[in-house]
Amino acid sequence: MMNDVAASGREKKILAPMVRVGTLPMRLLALEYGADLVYSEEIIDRNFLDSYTRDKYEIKEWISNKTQLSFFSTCDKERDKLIVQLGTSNGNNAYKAAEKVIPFCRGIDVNMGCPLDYSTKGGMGAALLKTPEIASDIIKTLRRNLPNEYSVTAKIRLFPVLKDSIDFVHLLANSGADAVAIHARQVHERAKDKAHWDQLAQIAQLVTTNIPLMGNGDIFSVQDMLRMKEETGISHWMIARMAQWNVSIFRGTLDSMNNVILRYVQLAEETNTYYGLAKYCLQQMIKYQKWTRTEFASKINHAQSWDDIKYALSFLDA
Ligand SMILES: Cc1cc2nc3c(=O)[nH]c(=O)nc-3n(C[C@H](O)[C@H](O)[C@H](O)COP(=O)(O)O)c2cc1C
Repeated sequence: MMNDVAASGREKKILAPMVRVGTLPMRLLALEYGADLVYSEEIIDRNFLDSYTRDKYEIKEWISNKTQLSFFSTCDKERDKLIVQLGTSNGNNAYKAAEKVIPFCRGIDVNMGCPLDYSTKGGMGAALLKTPEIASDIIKTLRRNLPNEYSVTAKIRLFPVLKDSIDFVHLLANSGADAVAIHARQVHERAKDKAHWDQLAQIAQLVTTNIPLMGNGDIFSVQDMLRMKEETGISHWMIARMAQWNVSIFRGTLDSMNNVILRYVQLAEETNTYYGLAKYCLQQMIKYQKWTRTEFASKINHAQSWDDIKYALSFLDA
């Protein structure tokens, strides 16, 4: 069966994986604003391996045996649109982790682009770009063992040499990946460095596989999505920072920040989200709006509980 991610015909707006940001309330809000797919933040495979699940009203939570804290949660509303991103360096562990979550999502993605030490030191994230045989084995193991209707994808970064990026996409496709997301930066590049859409265009033109490519990096508006399509031919748009700042980007015209914030807080509370995570996301929105000197910002910065966050909302218009 052709799965969601692999259905290449239509344009797709996709919430990128984002640690601390891409948790359940943000994913639900992205879907409300029109996202076609939502990625979870990266979850390290061993977290799933050493966990149990707990149902709380409509929410299913994965709890760490070690800390007794919830590290991932989901609900029925997003089941058909949710891609769970794994941090992994081993096919068997990736599969065992995937097995724990697969009935509750649409597919599994493997993070092959995270440049941070904690990821690469364990052979995960961007380290996989340097160990193609392991990257290939992870995708093959997942594809071989997961039912066909679940997608298996990977998110990569650019190699310094174009041909290496193309070879890596071919490797992933030949290993069974249903789609590949390309963050159009090299491993050493940071958000302030411009994304290389010219490389995306060349990859899209030169790959001989017909799996869909998702373009990621520097999409901040609908105009950017259209421009990416025009310049690269890619019409599966994966959006990170702009969604973090104002998730109504998925609607096209931006909604007012007040509406976004009020609905985000409502969803975060309804989904038993830890107040500290909601506070972090609200702080990102505040910074983007340049509201750092407002009473609302001050109340959010000092919030120590859900009650404090809700009290802060009364200062939103101030
Ligand atoms: C707060 C934050 C957390 C991120 N966490 C992840 C992650 O868990 N997994 C991943 O593959 N990329 C992660 N990224 C990278 C983004 O998915 C994306 O590749 C990058 O931000 C470029 O897209 P943008 O220009 O739309 O921001 C993160 C980015 C941000 C801003």
